[in-house]
Amino acid sequence: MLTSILIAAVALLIPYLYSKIWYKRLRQFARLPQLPPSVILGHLQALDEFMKRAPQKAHPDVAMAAMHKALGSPPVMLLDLRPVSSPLVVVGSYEVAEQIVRASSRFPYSLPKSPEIWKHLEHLTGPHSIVSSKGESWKALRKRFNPGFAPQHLLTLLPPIIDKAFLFLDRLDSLSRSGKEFSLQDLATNLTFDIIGRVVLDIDMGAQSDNPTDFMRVFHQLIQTYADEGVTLPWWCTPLLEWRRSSLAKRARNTLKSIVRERYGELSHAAKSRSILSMSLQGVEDLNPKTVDVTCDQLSTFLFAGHDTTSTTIAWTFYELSRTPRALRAVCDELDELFGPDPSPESVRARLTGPGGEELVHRMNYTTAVIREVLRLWPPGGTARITKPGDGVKVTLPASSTSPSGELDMDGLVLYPIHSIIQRDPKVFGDTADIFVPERWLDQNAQDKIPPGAWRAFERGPRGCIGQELAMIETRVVLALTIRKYNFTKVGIGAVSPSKTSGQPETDKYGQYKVGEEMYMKMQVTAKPVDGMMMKVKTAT
Ligand code: HEM
Repeated sequence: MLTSILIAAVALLIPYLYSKIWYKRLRQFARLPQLPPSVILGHLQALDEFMKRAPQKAHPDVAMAAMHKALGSPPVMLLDLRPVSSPLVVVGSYEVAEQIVRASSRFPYSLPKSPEIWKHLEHLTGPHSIVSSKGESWKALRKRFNPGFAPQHLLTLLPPIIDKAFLFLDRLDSLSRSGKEFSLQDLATNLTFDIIGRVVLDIDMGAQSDNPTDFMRVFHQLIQTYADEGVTLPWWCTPLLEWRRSSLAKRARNTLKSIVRERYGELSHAAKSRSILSMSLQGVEDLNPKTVDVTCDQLSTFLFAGHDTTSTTIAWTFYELSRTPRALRAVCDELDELFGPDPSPESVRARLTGPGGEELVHRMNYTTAVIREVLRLWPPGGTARITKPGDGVKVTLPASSTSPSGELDMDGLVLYPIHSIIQRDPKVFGDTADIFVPERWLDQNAQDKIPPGAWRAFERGPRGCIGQELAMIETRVVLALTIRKYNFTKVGIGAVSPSKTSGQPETDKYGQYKVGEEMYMKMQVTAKPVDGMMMKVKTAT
């Protein structure tokens, strides 16, 4: 009897479940452009196939960009990756991205961030971090930290930035003497870590020395646990990794807590300091465990966000300049004009820290165009926003060849603008959308044709990057001190491939050296050069 009931129940349950899954896969978001989904796997299998076709270890954005292209590059594309992650909308149009991140009456600080990404990074940033917080708590944090990023204050950071860059130069000198191959990404990471340690905690991290601080060592190990992740999997798929992360995070947190407690007394007297630590503790009467925790969340967030993407930008900038002789010459000419013909770092330091030095940082127009172009082609970060069923969020689609214009309901979805699609859109950037052309940011006519929202490396709207100007200053200063003194040569992937007849590098029609295999990005928390940007360096003669 019981067996018959069970059989009947299963017989009823199977079609019921199938009809549920069928609805979710094929009907629920049928309004959104998408590749044909499978009833059982949604787009998981298709994503897997595109990832297999992408170069080894490529960032998932590379596969998603290929899927988006295969669908005819619509403004939005659904990826149903349930149960691995929430249904995701890839946003490939700057017009739609702008609607997602702007303030509205319903969402005065723009749509909330998707918790999936930040939950995954919670060991690094903590649960109350400025990057993941919402509403009024976010507003209060942003207001607290804004003064630390005011343009005048940032310029007072020039001397410590230069000091740390000199340690970077020491490393380059020794690598130039040895002729060894090295990871420029690693070198730049240590440099930007040293700088951010000064900005956040007002301490020397020793990241570029042979004897880094304990905190630096542990935090570095923690970041490394995200190193070769490829795709973001839920914690229950990788329990051992999760355990290692949580024990490293605890160790890093304990060191940070003791720094906070140690410095609390001193900082209450040093009211003028604008380090992130000092600003976090301003007005704090009672340093209770909750305040310490929230403070540590901000410190680790700034330590992470403040070094990671800037180091990537520095690495790609040296790479693009090493293969674009025209742009390298133009940067050097600009530096000669602004800093004088003596390319030695000591001379550049004297100019930067002398009268009018701060102003020079803002006159590096070509160099700034180079960095903007690097961030266009190789955006290291992005955003993902979430909507709940019933939020009533709609976006207006621009007309496109593959989908009609008009309003689309976006409720119950994660919205993910992919910068490497938007910023390489041929409709905006023309035939050279995939090519490094810094001049596009200098020619007023060309610039007038680029809508502001089509370049969004720091994201836009109220939740745009608080550290963008600091990142630009750091990269400009590092370039001013180094680029005339050294010649960088890429090795391995992305290396210049010399002509078979002359043995010399050959330039293509865009003035770039031809390379054997094009570089690409991998995922290592953010998007990084796939091979750590392996280089050789020689002191320029
Ligand atoms: C080239 C370097 C950088 C790039 C490309 C970059 C990019 C971004 C992007 C795309 C966001 C939005 C993230 C999201 O919506 O989830 C963001 C937010 C943020 N960035 Fe940056 N960033 C850079 C450098 C920095 C630096 C130097 C700092 C700190 C010193 C910093 C601190 C932050 C913080 C705290 C947020 C969260 C802002 C908020 O939600 O109010 N970033 N960044």
